[in-house]
Amino acid sequence: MTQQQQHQGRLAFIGGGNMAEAILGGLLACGYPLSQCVVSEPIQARCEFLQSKYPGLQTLSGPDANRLAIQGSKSTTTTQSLIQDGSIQVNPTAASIDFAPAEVVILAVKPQVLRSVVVDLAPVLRALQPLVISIAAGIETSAIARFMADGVDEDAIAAGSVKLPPVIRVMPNTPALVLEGAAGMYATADATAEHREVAESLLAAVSKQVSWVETESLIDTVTGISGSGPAYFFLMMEAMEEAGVKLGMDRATAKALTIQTCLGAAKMAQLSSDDLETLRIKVTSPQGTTDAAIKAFEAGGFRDLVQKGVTAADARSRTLAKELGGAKL
Ligand SMILES: O=C(O)[C@@H]1CCC=N1
Repeated sequence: MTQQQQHQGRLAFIGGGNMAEAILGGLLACGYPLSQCVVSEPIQARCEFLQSKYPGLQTLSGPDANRLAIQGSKSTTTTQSLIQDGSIQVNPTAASIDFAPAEVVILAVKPQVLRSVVVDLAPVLRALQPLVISIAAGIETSAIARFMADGVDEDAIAAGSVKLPPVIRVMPNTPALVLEGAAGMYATADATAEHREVAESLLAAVSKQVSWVETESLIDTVTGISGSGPAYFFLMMEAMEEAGVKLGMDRATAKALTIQTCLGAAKMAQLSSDDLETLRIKVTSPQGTTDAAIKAFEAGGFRDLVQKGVTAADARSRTLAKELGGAKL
């Protein structure tokens, strides 16, 4: 998506951890206006870090911070008194604490606290109807909807007299930190084409690959492939580095050769019209060195092991959904 098409509305990050920082940093690098972003983050030191990295960024901390980040705030006496009584701590170097309500809310808190955070925000989310984007692993959109419906009669929601905001669930990955992310996205039926475009433009700022899935359970599989995937490649690289060291190479050289090989292989796979198997076969001369290595990997059940790993992550994502999104609040 081009920069012209990029959504530039008010954006509230609920949680200012690594993934929020990656998305925020990518958006700012793409020209997203800093003044349109606010980050609510309970750890004051983390706020200070974000403020020093992105001078002028408005961060909010304290018991009322999440609500204010979404609802917006004016430099009114009420806001001043909230600041004075410690209900919010603001970035003192930001231009002002005047900001409009959020059009998009990015839920970037740990899955374990998502329920209490959303239940707490339910009235303001229902009143303002922002697009809600969740990047929490393993929490289903139906659970988020239930959290947002907290305190409301189910019949009122079924009858349409109380509306819940649209939710888009995203599974990004940590290479977003270096603008090389891969993200899977799922939109509920009440998300419009425009909502999808907005979410996609935000994620595309830090992800080279953004894939929509049509059934939500495939987000668990996205988690198994690209969400957790960077760790699989790090593990493979650790093992290759170690193998080099055991064969007498110094660690720094083994590491550098391993990393560039990983990067080069990924780039070839991306740029080539060959499929992955053909690319592998092209490196593998009959009875040659690669052949010897691949035979050793296959004999050790490499493919089966990878299948088991991806399946375990996929299954854990589904279990998390049951543990953290359960019916009872
Ligand atoms: O390990 C986790 O739970 C998260 C989800 C995907 C990557 N990290």
